Amino acid sequence: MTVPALDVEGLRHSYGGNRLALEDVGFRVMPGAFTCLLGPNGAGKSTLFALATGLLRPTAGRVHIHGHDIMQAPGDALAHLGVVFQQPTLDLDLTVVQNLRYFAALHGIGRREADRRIEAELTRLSLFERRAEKVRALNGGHRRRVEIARALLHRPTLLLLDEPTVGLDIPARRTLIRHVHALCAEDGIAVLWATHLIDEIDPTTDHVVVLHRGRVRANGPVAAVNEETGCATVAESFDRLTAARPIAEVETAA
Ligand SMILES: Nc1ncnc2c1ncn2[C@@H]1O[C@H](COP(=O)(O)OP(=O)(O)OP(=O)(O)O)[C@@H](O)[C@H]1O
Repeated sequence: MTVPALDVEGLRHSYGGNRLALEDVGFRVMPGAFTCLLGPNGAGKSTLFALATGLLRPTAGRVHIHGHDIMQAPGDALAHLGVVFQQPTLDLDLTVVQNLRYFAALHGIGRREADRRIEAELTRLSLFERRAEKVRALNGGHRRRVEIARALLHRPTLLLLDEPTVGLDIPARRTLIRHVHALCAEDGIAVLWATHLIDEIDPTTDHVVVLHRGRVRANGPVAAVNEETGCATVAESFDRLTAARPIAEVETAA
């Protein structure tokens, strides 16, 4: 049986107020799947990422990364996880290669092996010729690609990206999305891509998890979700699933 790259079960999180930030959230991301975590502001996407990376401890529920529980076996789980956070975290005054070597060293990857992997990842992301430039000299799209290359150096099976296209223009967004889809298709990497931008979804290949007010409202390939909602497009499904009215009311009205 194939082990899911990410397996989230019964996840619940409270920051201490009346409302739960996440309530009984469950879904899987299988190897090679590009899954969009879709949700409006405040849906719980960042909370889910913080729980999946072990930054927060859930009130209830479990997260397994490649079969390893993030709370019980964080070292094994994190070894399979690559993360690109919403806020850029590169050192602008180091070169591209210096940033990547630094990260590789943190993961205990030897210098020669690190340089081999850096060359491979930068080539794959069409950035090898920029390797000796300071990150400050790169535009936003290229910086994001460096962050993706960095997140792949320890060869994770799951890549989490939290709204990675924020601040990028349309061509840079398209290039980034194309590169990340290629990772899924070529290497079988599983991707969870958090966004609130519907046009980032490829309806022919992608899976979606629609999160709204801390709950999963839909989960599956785009066509299956559209069939479930009775909508023609993922944009309509999303509007329907995240409508201001309670979901039961929307269903009755349909
Ligand atoms: N540190 C915190 N303390 C208290 N409440 C929080 C905290 N962080 C988030 N929340 C609340 O938890 C809920 C989920 O927030 P979260 O940031 O996870 O959503 P999001 O989908 O990432 O939103 P955005 O797209 O705006 O980043 C919201 O109601 C938010 O106000």
